Amino acid sequence: ILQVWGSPDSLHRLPVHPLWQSPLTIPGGTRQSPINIQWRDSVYDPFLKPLKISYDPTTCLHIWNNGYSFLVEFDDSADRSIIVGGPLENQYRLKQFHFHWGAINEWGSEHTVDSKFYPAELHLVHWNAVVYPTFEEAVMEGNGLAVIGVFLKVNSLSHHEGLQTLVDALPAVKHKFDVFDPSCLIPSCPDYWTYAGSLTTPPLTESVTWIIKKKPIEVDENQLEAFRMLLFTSDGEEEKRMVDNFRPLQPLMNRTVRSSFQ
Ligand SMILES: NS(=O)(=O)c1ccc(S(=O)(=O)c2ccccc2)s1
Ligand SMILES: [Zn+2]
Repeated sequence: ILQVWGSPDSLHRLPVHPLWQSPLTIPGGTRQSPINIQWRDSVYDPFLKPLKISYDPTTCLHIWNNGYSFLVEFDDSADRSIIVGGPLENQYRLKQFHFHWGAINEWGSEHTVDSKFYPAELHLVHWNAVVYPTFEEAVMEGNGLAVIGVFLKVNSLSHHEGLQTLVDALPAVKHKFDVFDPSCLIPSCPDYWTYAGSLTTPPLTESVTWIIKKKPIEVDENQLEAFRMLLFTSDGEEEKRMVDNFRPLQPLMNRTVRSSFQ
């Protein structure tokens, strides 16, 4: 059943968040993100390998609010939490994960599928430590980063246990974790789309191999509401709720989205 997301008028009320009002297109950019993934235009590539994910939960450091989103950072000083395979030539080290979400469930994801928004999207950010000595250098190179994108879907009957650990930490935000295994946030279904893109926040560098999981994870309304309680602003400033922290869709230009599934 084609789930229609968002009545037309609610989509017309799509926010243009001040964060993005400035012309944040990269002059001469040819591989910007996010994009709409038109399912029927994606090309099945039988040579794509399964993505192999091996995370060590003890590499988890802390959760914090960086003014764009909240992120959980990992110790990336060794090859302890890595991904390999999929469209990737090398193995990539997990650096951090974060989310993008909307003020209401009609929108919030950065990527769309057949022009449909999800209420939120998780990004797990990895860098190519095989080829580049530092993360900062990898950020500037075409094969420097690999980001796994996972859509979040609201289902009031499905409370996501793993996500709740993060939600419980949000009020404190500056929160130390003992262990957290982010693979619990990734759907077991192996199907994904992949394309060459960019960071979706400054510096917007065209250094990301995007791996977008086809299946969303399901979370309950209260868990998403907890995201919307966060603030863009710091103490003493006039409070601005942290919502709609997603970049507008970018032109596909001369790119093909490949799928790992038929
Ligand atoms: N939304 S996204 O996944 O595309 C993304 C934006 C920024 C990053 S970063 O943390 O790698 C980073 C990179 C350079 C400077 C600061 C942070 S990842
Ligand atoms: Zn992101």
